[in-house]
Amino acid sequence: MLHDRAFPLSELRLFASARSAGKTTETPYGTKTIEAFTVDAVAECDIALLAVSGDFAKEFAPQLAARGVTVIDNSSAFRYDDDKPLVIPEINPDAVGDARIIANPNCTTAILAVALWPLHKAFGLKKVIVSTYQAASGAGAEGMSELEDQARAYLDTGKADNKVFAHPLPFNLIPHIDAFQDNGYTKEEMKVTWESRKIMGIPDLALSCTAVRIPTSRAHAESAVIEFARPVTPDAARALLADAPGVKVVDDPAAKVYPMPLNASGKYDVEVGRIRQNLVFGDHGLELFVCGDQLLKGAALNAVQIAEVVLDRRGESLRRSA
Ligand SMILES: NC(=O)C1=CN([C@@H]2O[C@H](COP(=O)(O)OP(=O)(O)OC[C@H]3O[C@@H](n4cnc5c(N)ncnc54)[C@H](OP(=O)(O)O)[C@@H]3O)[C@@H](O)[C@H]2O)C=CC1
Ligand SMILES: N[C@@H](CC(=O)OP(=O)(O)O)C(=O)O
Repeated sequence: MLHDRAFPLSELRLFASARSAGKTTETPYGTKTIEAFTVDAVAECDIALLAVSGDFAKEFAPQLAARGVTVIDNSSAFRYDDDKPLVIPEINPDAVGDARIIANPNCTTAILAVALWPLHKAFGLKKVIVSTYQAASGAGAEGMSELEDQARAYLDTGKADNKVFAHPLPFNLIPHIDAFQDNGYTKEEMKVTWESRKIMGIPDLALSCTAVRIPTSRAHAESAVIEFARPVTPDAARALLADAPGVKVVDDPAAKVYPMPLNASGKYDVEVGRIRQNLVFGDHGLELFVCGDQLLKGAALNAVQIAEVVLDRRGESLRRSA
């Protein structure tokens, strides 16, 4: 992705745990040997894209920041800290400021918010009710492997085991992602509420989410019912979304064209379709369906876009390696 977007890096270095150190991987910048993560080694870099656990980020991101590295962190460790920006570049790029630790949002939040934002600016979000259809990739490489292995096992034997997910995922769906909270929602569901409010700057946004894991590989889909402060029409919404960055309108139901994981996987843009006047909220209500690649806009793409904002703000090229 860095290469595809012509990110102006002078050197790419890849770090992982000691388990992976010494392995090689092919990249558009040549064959790269994976290095074991150490603060000293990463402190030689200008920008670090961290995608490890929240505990890891809490321990090491501040140490790297203190050594002058700009850290863009994929975990949830810093997202709710008042002094740390939580950024979707299409929405709040200025929040980056001169922060040394910048949080990348939850995947479900990023995919939804990029579609909600242009509508919010025009019509004012009042209430949002979301149901999600989330891919195995949200549980990392292990989750993707478990889905593939257990789908094969299920077809061969009629049985599927589970280790990563709370139940077998093939030919099933699981309305349980992350830990249950005292209010009956899961943490994944509350993240969509908390993070949407912070990123879009709407502290009192009423947003309720039901998050469901389904047996797809890497694209999250979401159905959103929205009440606006001002009247809205599907045509006006379609026209706004057609011009919005990061979004592609895929909405021709008569031709069986709508957002689907099959098409949204591997794409940078979040697909939006099934745009219609919502029957409950009438002329103030819309209903839409979004689908975006969890590994791209839901994670790595957004992180790289944040890095691009960091460079833009500095108005200078990288001083060391990225
Ligand atoms: N923003 C978002 O929407 C998303 C965020 N995430 C978050 O990103 C993070 C990573 O998730 P994901 O990519 O799915 O996880 P994976 O399990 O697929 O990858 C984890 C990576 O971390 C490395 N790692 C683990 N422990 C260490 C260590 N002690 N030192 C150095 N490297 C280590 C692993 O290295 P090795 O290969 O050697 O084991 C591996 O490369 C999590 O915090 C997750 O919650 C994930 C998806 C979306
Ligand atoms: N929880 C998301 C992926 C993820 O890791 O989210 P977060 O970065 O908020 O922990 C999912 O399972 O689909």
